[in-house]
Amino acid sequence: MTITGIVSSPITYLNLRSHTTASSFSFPPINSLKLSSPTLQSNTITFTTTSLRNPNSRLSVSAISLSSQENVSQTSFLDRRESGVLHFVKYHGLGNDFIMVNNLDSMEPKVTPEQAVKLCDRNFGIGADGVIFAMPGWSGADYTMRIFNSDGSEPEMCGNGVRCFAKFISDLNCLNGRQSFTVHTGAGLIIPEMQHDGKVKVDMGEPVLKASDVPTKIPPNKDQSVVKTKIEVDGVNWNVTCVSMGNPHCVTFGREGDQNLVVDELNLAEIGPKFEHHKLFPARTNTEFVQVFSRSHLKMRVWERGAGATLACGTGACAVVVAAILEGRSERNCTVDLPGGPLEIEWREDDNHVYMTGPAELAKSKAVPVLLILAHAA
Ligand SMILES: N[C@H](CCC[C@H](N)C(=O)O)C(=O)O
Repeated sequence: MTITGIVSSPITYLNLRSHTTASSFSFPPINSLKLSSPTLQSNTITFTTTSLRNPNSRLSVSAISLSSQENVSQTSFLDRRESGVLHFVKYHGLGNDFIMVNNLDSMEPKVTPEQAVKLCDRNFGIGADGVIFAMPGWSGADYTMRIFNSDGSEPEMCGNGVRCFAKFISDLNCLNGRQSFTVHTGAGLIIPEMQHDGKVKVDMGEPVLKASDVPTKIPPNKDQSVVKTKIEVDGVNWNVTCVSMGNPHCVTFGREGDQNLVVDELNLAEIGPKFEHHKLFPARTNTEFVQVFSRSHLKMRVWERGAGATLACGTGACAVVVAAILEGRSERNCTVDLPGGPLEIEWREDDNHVYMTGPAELAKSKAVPVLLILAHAA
């Protein structure tokens, strides 16, 4: 089957989408779609593939220029001469979505932070909350996970992301018959375990409560933690508890005097950045706004560092349950409702580890896995 597309040149990045007139739709798995290297003749690009036999299938090609060929640096991933393609797929955990890069052949990310910003752009790129790299294991771990936020910053850890990472590794048939494996991250060793119901349970390690390690400059209590402490944000006093899950979190159950915060009434776009960039958080912060339904059922919204308002935040949900327990508001096992859906969180007393259980799925937002061919122009 030959696929041709009229594209504007110079092109450096193509978005191949599959459409079909058939009602039921199945797209071959990414790695089974054997595409020839693209050829570019004037402004027509041609691929051939033998993988698509469905006569109703057709592939459309659209070009999104990340940068003109002239100014692409000689070392950039756009210039890789091996097969001329770099494959991405998108996964999400409760709508917190990530471009997953199979980086298992190198400890060097194949996408720079600047390129991650463009790829994450929901208007001109693929659209995602971040880019996650599956890399070879380091210091005895099975794998290494690195992540760039959609603003290009690199956080230490990502809870929804590590569940997507686990699903991605499983889909790459790299589990080798195991249900769990170890992942080296900026937050230390993280252990995801595939569940029989398709969900992923993750040992997220121990929460960090020491103010200087969160980090926060909020004056700590005698035990060096920040629990239900008043801070002023843009002229309003909020009571906050600060927790690190490898990345910093500022958790609030409301303003001074609030009985029970109604999180759906908050204007996150207005208040979120004021917490994120507050001088009391030297590494910026993720901020979780929490409503208590019961001692085992919480609801949260989140303004993420480097990504803004997202549909879910796994490390944030873990930090919320830790903060709720420290403030005497909940039990150790909680359901946390996020805009994208619920997560089950447990802060276990015997090992002091936090466990998170939730889904991880191949993004259906494109109806098919978005296969991004990074073709170098002729
Ligand atoms: N934006 C976060 C990283 C992603 C965390 C979130 N998506 C999660 O699921 O934990 C930060 O800069 O710390």
